[in-house]
Amino acid sequence: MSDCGLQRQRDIGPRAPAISLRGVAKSFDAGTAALRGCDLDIEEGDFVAIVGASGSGKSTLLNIIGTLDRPDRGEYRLHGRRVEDLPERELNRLRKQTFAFVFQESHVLREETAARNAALGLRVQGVRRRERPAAAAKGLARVGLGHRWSTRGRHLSGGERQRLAFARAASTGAPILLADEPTGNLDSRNGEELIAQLSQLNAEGTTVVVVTHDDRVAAAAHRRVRIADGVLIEESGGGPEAETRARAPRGTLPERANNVRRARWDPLDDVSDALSSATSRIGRSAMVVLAFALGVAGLTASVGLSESAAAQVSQRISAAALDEITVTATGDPTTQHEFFARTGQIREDLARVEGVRGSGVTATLSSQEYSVTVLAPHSVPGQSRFRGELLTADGAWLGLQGAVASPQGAVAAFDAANQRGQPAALIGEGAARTLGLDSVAAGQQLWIDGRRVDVVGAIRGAARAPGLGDAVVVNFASLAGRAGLSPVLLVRTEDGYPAALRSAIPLALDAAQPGTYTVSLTADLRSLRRGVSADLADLVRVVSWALLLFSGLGAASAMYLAVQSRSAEIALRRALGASRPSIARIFLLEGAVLGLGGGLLGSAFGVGAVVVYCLLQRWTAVLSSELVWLGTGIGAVVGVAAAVYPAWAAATGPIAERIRG
Ligand SMILES: Nc1ncnc2c1ncn2[C@@H]1O[C@H](COP(=O)(O)OP(=O)(O)OP(=O)(O)O)[C@@H](O)[C@H]1O
Repeated sequence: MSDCGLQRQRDIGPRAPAISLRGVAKSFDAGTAALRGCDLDIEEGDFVAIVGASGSGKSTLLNIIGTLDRPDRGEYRLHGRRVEDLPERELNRLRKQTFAFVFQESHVLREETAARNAALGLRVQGVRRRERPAAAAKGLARVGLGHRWSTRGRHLSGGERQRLAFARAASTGAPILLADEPTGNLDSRNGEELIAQLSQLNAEGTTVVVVTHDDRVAAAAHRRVRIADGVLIEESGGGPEAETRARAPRGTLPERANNVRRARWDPLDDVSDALSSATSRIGRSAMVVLAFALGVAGLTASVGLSESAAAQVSQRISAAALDEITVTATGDPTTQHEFFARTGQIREDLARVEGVRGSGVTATLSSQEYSVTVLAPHSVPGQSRFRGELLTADGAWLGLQGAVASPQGAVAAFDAANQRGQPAALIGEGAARTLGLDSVAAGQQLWIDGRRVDVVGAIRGAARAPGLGDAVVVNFASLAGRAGLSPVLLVRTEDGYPAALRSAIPLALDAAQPGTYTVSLTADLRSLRRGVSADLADLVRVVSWALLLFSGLGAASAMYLAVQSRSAEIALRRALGASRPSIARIFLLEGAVLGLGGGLLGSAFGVGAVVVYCLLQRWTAVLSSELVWLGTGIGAVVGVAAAVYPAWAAATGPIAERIRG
């Protein structure tokens, strides 16, 4: 295809054309040659209409002129400067100060007011905040929207939005206005108004280049160039008369670009953009905040709960360490059995040892091995079995644990039954509920491995063994003849005696063979507890961090989708001259705002969960104020981290393609 060219005679004056294209060609991925080597000169103050069939390359040409796209070949000079050589920063400056755009779609920000929409270009230009309202008001008044100052974009009609888009472009004072099908979506009245505005702006000195199918727009222009198959043909208005018209005294580029005082980057604008974006898409923002909140709540709650639990265990162990010793019989089942059989004697022996306040015996039974039912197993086959804690003990052991039983004297009855060789049980109130017994009445029975056991009372609580409320405790007689029990003797001492009694107790029990018994001090458990709770805390932390990571990933994908849906808005900001970092900043800040919100909410949820759980467990909640700050800070950091990829994607996407949508 031969080159096309609409080259003005260069001998008519010393000044370079405002826009000059030579051999500009552009193809797209699929091999579509949109432009095949175009030459075009446009003088300052010109009003040029580019017409042509659909798909002939008009928008591509306009995008190249406006630096929204780059040509593959050829040369583009703007006021004599080669655009191809300009760095990204200079291109941003051109879009900000030299060009103004009106697209077929208005790309009005739906949740922003007309005033903020009209001032968008001024914001990007860095015009001081206090100077913007007057300039935006002028722009709105010019298109007859002065009275819609505070109306949100989404409440304006299609025609009003396009007028607003025109006001946004006109407010910047850019010397070149590029319009792509500006009347494409308008009815004839609105279309005519817009054409009048274009003519007016041109009369004030703005160079206007408009791509159009609309004959009325083409007629209003001073020059009309046709593009067919990527080739330009001058149709009308390109003669000497147009030259004179174009050279009429008008505001020159440097004059107009400097007519507004410029300010540097205003961080408050970024914050207000981030806040406005977060609050205008309230549903999406709520989901993102919730995702962050769940992660942070999980983290805060698990740290708080593991610390509270550790403190609770520490308290118990410290109390026990002061006055508790446990003794077990080493060796074969016979020795164990004898130990059980001799408990009366053992307790008498121990009572004589100085510092011993009392002792009692217990053994934990596996509720897997023992069948505990409310009704006789043969009478109701298949009835559900008790799966909670089952243990055997004497009344002395229950007393040492501070067990409170009802009715009064229940523990004595429990022991007395044992003396008589009669099976008896005490049921914790929680266990009674599990067994389906509303209250433990006299004459109630349980069946343990087919043996009937009388229930003599209920355990309402035990200060030193809270688990007893959920356990079933049977006397030794209930297990007569059973082998394989491992009894544990609990010795309560005067405060501070356990260590001193460590070697005395085995001797007191069997002077000939003290090695038969193993003595453990609860203090020994401390180091064990530390190890266990450190392992547990590590595990809890790993799980919580994983939760936080997943919630961050969830939020990141929500933000990425938001970038996709805001593609046109981002392109519009870029077309107005916003730099890539400034676009990225909006998303990073939005991520920080949402993460901060999620962090605060999550910390509150987490702390609430710890408080409620500790109240239910009657623990002391351990909550450091750092936990709240940590949760909030982590929320903000994860918010920013989650926004990094969406921010990058927003900042680097192609402008022209995004404007097309
Ligand atoms: N990003 C792109 N990727 C692939 N092809 C593209 C792209 N942009 C434009 N084209 C193709 O380039 C050709 C010219 O497109 P362009 O939009 O410039 O035409 P147009 O004259 O403005 O059309 P219309 O009047 O319908 O808007 C078309 O065939 C179009 O499909």
